[in-house]
Amino acid sequence: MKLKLQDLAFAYEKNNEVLRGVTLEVESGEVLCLLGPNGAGKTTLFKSILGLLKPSKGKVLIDGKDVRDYPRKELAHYLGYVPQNHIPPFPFRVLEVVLMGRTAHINNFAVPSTVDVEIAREAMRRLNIGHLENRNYAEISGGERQLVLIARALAQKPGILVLDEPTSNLDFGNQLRILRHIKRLAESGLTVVMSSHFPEHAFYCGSKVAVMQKGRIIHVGRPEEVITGQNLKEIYGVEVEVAEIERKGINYRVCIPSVV
Ligand SMILES: Nc1ncnc2c1ncn2[C@@H]1O[C@H](COP(=O)(O)OP(=O)(O)OP(=O)(O)O)[C@@H](O)[C@H]1O
Repeated sequence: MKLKLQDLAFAYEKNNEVLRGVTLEVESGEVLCLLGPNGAGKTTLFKSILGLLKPSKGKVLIDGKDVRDYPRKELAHYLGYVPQNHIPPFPFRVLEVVLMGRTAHINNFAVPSTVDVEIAREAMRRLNIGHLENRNYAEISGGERQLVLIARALAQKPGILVLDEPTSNLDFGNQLRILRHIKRLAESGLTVVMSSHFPEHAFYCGSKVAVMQKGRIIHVGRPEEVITGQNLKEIYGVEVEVAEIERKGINYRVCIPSVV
């Protein structure tokens, strides 16, 4: 599916725009990695993509149709969302949380079928969290909760997956596993938009990088074009060298921060 943002603007308060002139395109098979300092507007942009916030200007188009013109249930077929952190007020079991991803596929008042349960279990197995199935979602660790939310989005089987800092609570191994997973999902045809505070993540799985600063997209392009020492200094105000190293015939780019 194709996601297109056209000259998007949004303000929580009058005369204080948090998004300004945001124009971006992401195609099926691409991973757009959104970088930007704290408070730049990344979550606000994601909420606008999901139709949760109404832009004061511009449009979000999914396959050419305005996101706000889709009935909510139909939209849930197309758009999966992994929020930054989420604890529901009720003590749901982990399996129940993952099954919420199937809601759009279940008729009103019907209960999940054995097929829905199997899809939810398969999503959990893929993320190595099958053993958490009967645990109380509110009582598992932050990283485990993040994996459950990713499983919920996978169970939904959307065409477009939006992930807000999907690796923020994860240990080193799970970060790499999730990034690898995201890359594979895109290779299987999904359209992926994710935010990260780690520029190197874009080298691992991003086909495109967009940099947001004060609500504007200031750079967009391939990771190796956008993630440069000069740009990282401009975005984060720190000295970083982007080096290329070769291992077993493969070239990697790494960010080397100046910490002295
Ligand atoms: N509900 C709200 N009401 C008013 N202002 C808000 C609201 N939510 C966010 N903001 C403001 O909008 C701006 C953008 O916030 P947003 O959460 O989109 O940034 P972000 O790039 O996702 O930040 P972070 O990397 O820290 O998660 C910030 O200045 C923030 O204080």
